[in-house]
Amino acid sequence: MADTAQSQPQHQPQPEVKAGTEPQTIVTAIVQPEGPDAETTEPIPVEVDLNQVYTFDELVLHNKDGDLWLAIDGTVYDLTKFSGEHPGGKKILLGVAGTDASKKYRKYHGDNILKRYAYEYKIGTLKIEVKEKESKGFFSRFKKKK
Ligand code: HEM
Repeated sequence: MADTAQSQPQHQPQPEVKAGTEPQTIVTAIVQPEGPDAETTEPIPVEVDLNQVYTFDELVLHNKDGDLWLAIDGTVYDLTKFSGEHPGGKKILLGVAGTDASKKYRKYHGDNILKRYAYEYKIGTLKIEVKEKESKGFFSRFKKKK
């Protein structure tokens, strides 16, 4: 008799995810290479641990040659290795090490630079810390000034 066991989809063992936990690594972007190889090269999936959130206090600690982080538009980059290869020089990066360098970054680059070069240096996101203003109460604005 012919073998009736058709090729059933095989169930591969799945990585175990415990209830209440999320996989830590998330694909956040697909980078399409540019330049002469653009048409022949496959897009590169970029995996970044978005669950890794750094506070500003943590960022500030990485402010020197050999330990150089900075944030651009809410993303934290570890540029320790890249600083020596940065076309704009290491010195200028050291000047903004450990800070939110978004404004200065935009002064010198377009968006495409981040897509092309920076994905491999992403290490997480910057925690947005909103400093609450001292609350004066809603009705205080209607009070007559004496
Ligand atoms: C993830 C962070 C950064 C990456 C990946 C990056 C990458 C680059 C690249 C690829 C260039 C060459 C640009 C070109 O050929 O058109 C460049 C130039 C430059 N970058 Fe950056 N950069 C970063 C951050 C910064 C920051 C924070 C500053 C300033 C505080 C800065 C200042 C400059 C300057 C002054 C130049 C030279 C611009 C020129 O020659 O006209 N960069 N950078």
